[in-house]
Amino acid sequence: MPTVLNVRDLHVRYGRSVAALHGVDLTVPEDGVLAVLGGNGAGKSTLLRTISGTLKLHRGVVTRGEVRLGDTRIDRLDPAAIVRLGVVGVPEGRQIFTRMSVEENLRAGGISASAEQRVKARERVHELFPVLAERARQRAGLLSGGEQQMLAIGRALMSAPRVLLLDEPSLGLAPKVVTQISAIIREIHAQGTAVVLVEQNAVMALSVADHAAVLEVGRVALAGRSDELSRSEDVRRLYLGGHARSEAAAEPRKHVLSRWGG
Ligand SMILES: Nc1ncnc2c1ncn2[C@@H]1O[C@H](COP(=O)(O)OP(=O)(O)OP(=O)(O)O)[C@@H](O)[C@H]1O
Repeated sequence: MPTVLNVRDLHVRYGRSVAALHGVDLTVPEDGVLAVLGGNGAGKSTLLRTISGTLKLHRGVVTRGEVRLGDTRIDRLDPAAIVRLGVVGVPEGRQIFTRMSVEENLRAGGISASAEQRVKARERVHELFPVLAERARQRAGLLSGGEQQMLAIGRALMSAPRVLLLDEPSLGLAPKVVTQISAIIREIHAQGTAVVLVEQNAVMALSVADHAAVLEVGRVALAGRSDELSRSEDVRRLYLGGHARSEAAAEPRKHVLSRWGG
């Protein structure tokens, strides 16, 4: 399977006392969706910060391991250089420019792209999110929560990324809107952009993603294909709020799940 992003043996600390990641291995398939699940404090945001180069802003450091985009090592690059290489994040809480118009927000996302890329990217964004074309001149702060999430994703797409990092896109949204966002993530992936989807909403994430990894206290506890993980007793009990079906529980774990790279 061709891969676009590789995280190898990643160790991250905040200051002396907090070891947030201890030896994380992950592979993001080219034009696939990888979901990263885990409870509070598992290290999901730390992983995204490391990939996007924003870890330093949070006083975090990589103490071991590496992140590669293709052959290029990116874990020592600054955030702007990583965006230029095609890895773009949509942070938790969206962080759109609420006083600027929808169109101005999109334009800000396309600053590092060429004029030709920007035209294509705007067309793509307007096709994916017709509401952003309809509301182009409206102040972004007046959009609903779901529309603001769409704007945040649209803004990230304006730089025509190879990899899109989404931090909890379903947070605080109504189920109907979550379904819409899920369909759009599938479509973005179908158009050839790899997606890393960090979520506490495991039901949504596993329905959207091809592969998934579960982080637990800074380590990858489980990883595999999403359909297999959805059937795993541990995942169902801990993250899907249910119990495994008896036949799934009876299967030997190694057939259902594989440790990443193991
Ligand atoms: N800036 C920081 N300084 C110190 N410790 C931090 C910092 N950010 C995160 N941590 C700690 O690192 C660990 C991993 O946190 P992280 O935010 O990556 O987890 P998370 O899975 O994203 O959780 P959540 O879903 O609650 O955001 C936690 O123990 C957290 O308290």
